[in-house]
Amino acid sequence: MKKIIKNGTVVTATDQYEADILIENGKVSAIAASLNEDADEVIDAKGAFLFPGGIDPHTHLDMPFGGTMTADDYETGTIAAAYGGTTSIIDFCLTNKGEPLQNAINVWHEKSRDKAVIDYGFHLQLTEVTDDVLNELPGIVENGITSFKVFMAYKNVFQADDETLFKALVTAREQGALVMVHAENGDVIDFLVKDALQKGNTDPIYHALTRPPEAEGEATGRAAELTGLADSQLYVVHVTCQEAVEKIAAAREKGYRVWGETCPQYLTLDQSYLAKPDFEGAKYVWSPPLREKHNQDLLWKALKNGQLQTIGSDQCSFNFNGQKDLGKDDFTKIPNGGPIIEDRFSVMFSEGVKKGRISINEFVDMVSTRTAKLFGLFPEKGTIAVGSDADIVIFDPNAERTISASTHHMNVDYSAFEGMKVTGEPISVLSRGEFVIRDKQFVGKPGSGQFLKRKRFNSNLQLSEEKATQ
Ligand SMILES: NC(=O)NCCC(=O)O
Ligand SMILES: [Zn+2]
Ligand SMILES: [Zn+2]
Repeated sequence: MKKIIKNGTVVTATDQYEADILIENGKVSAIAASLNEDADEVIDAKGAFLFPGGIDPHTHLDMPFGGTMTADDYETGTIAAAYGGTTSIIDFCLTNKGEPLQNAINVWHEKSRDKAVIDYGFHLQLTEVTDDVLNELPGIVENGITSFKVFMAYKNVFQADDETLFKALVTAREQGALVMVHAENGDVIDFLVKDALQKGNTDPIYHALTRPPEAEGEATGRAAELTGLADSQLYVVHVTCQEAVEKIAAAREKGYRVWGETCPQYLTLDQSYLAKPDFEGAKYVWSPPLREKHNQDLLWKALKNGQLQTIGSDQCSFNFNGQKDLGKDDFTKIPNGGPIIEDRFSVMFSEGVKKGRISINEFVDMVSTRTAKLFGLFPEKGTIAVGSDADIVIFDPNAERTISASTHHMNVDYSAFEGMKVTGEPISVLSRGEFVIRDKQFVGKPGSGQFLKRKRFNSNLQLSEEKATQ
């Protein structure tokens, strides 16, 4: 089956040019100014950008959290992702202390196998690094799970201690994996939370006030120093504030292999949202929390100057009615997280490229290419090149629309970006050469997404900003 996409403008992390793309057997097989050979289908993309499919490095689908389950599973979550221009996700596989890691991985394969409509990989959560864990990890890395996640917060739930983090870093260096951290000081937060509750401070805003930016900065700096000590590699998820960016920048200055991700919500929403009346602030409860507005500018600049590298959605959706309201009388019971998977790509294009904060090539780098490089997917994913997977977004850069829960495809009863006007919209989305979204309609098939057996971490695969500073 041959397809040709004609007359579009191909945009990668480094180039922008008009070309036709030939797709054969799910791969890009030729790119040329004009392709006139026979094809089963010719798609006219005049006026559209052709982007490599978005890669979302940070999702939680079908995940138990805060006494409930995320509202989106692998079917609804990946359909929404595809509508939004994302063709690969890497989801967090939660593990249980004392149980074989493989059991948890099997559970995640069960959740995803017959449901995903785009390709997906797993990061593996580590809460302990025992001899059993050490024995199991080489086989797991060999099977394509090449990143480990350590939570430095959520005391008595997910939180791991520094010994575990350090052992994870050492093992990651030996095995060729990348350690990811949720960097907040969970012990300090636990103290502040207990103090707030004791004083009767139960509203959603206290979620933000008990998780100060200093607690994120401290944990980020600690993780970065341990990375240097272990001569390992670290990826800090959902960076929100100056205190954390400074620690990442300082570590990188010292030559440590440390990278940082932020999310669209931290670039566009702020702490005041948690103070909305009638408990509406609960919709905006993330950990780390939304920060004071001045951090937004700082995060955009950190993306622009290469102190932060990637954009994750941190998709972790809970309905306002029936889930977020578990915390009506106690903010600690509000399930943490929000629905972002569908809007990550468009919000970054609209708020970033259209508003002149980042270039169109930097946009591609942040939403796709760098993630592919860091997480062992490049060059099959993360670019449009001969030989790469035909994961392609046909994108109208001038379409205008307003984000709303009434039109989104996530299985959740609110949108964190309700009422936000965005410019630019995916029209059609192909995953390995097959349409998943065609003319804004879902035409994919649950179960068509493939598990991504990722390559080991490769520190020689430099990211664009690192080349630029050589
Ligand atoms: N971020 C958040 O609030 N929920 C998802 C879990 C996590 O990433 O910490
Ligand atoms: Zn987290
Ligand atoms: Zn997360």
